[in-house]
Amino acid sequence: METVLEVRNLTKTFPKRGSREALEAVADVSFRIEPGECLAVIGGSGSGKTTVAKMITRLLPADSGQIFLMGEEITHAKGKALRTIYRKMQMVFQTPAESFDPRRTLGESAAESLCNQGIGKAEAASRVQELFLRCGLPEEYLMRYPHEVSGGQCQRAAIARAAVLHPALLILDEATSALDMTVQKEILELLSELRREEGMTYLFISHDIALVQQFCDRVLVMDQGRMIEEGTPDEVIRAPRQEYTKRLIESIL
Ligand SMILES: Nc1ncnc2c1ncn2[C@@H]1O[C@H](COP(=O)(O)OP(=O)(O)OP(=O)(O)O)[C@@H](O)[C@H]1O
Repeated sequence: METVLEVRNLTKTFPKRGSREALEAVADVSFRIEPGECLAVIGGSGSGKTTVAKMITRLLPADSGQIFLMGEEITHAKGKALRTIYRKMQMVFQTPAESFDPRRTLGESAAESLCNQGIGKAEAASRVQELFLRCGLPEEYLMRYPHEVSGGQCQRAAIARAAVLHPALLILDEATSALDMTVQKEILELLSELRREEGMTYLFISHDIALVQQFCDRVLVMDQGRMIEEGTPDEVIRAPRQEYTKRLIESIL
């Protein structure tokens, strides 16, 4: 089966305020994600995890390097090509309320992405309703506005909105970090179910190594924009090869 995502030598620098030097937020990062896999990216605050995700989803242009989704290069994709890409790749952020339009109901927002893909209104509505139900949101939630639901319910709606497109890849950037432990557990169960049933592939960005150990097959560790370690969560937790990883794990566990 085809590799879902391949990232080659990705680099991003930002200008540093009040300095002539540039900040190397992501430096020469390469990795692959195979079908059905859940790959975690962990690292301390500011290590470059979100910048990697933003380059993959084309929210930020890469300075150099290449990104391939299902074998197709998407590094410089724009406009119409991007719309096709978002059918195959979706992202869920830490604060879902901000990613929903406050003037539209959750159901309308979720159906919009389907309608943008050329699916008729009635079919879009019925697919959204089914996905909401599977994500633990009964029909009445379709009519609610983002401010009328809890953080956990909003995150379920964000996952439903992403999953309704049947993307090959779902990027989760600290998607459960803002939720309390019980809700976090429920959301992870939902994601595991979608993985089993839909064969979904995940890029899971987190600073929570215990969560990564439960949920992911492989983990990459980032420090100062570089990938410094890779392995199964057990390998990395039990025998970190880099001093930084060791400290990171000690500080989290
Ligand atoms: N738009 C930007 N302009 C300037 N610097 C930025 C910008 N976005 C990110 N950075 C810097 O790039 C570095 C990497 O940031 P990034 O958000 O990718 O880290 P992260 O690992 O996701 O951190 P966190 O876990 O705190 O979210 C940081 O030093 C950050 O301050």
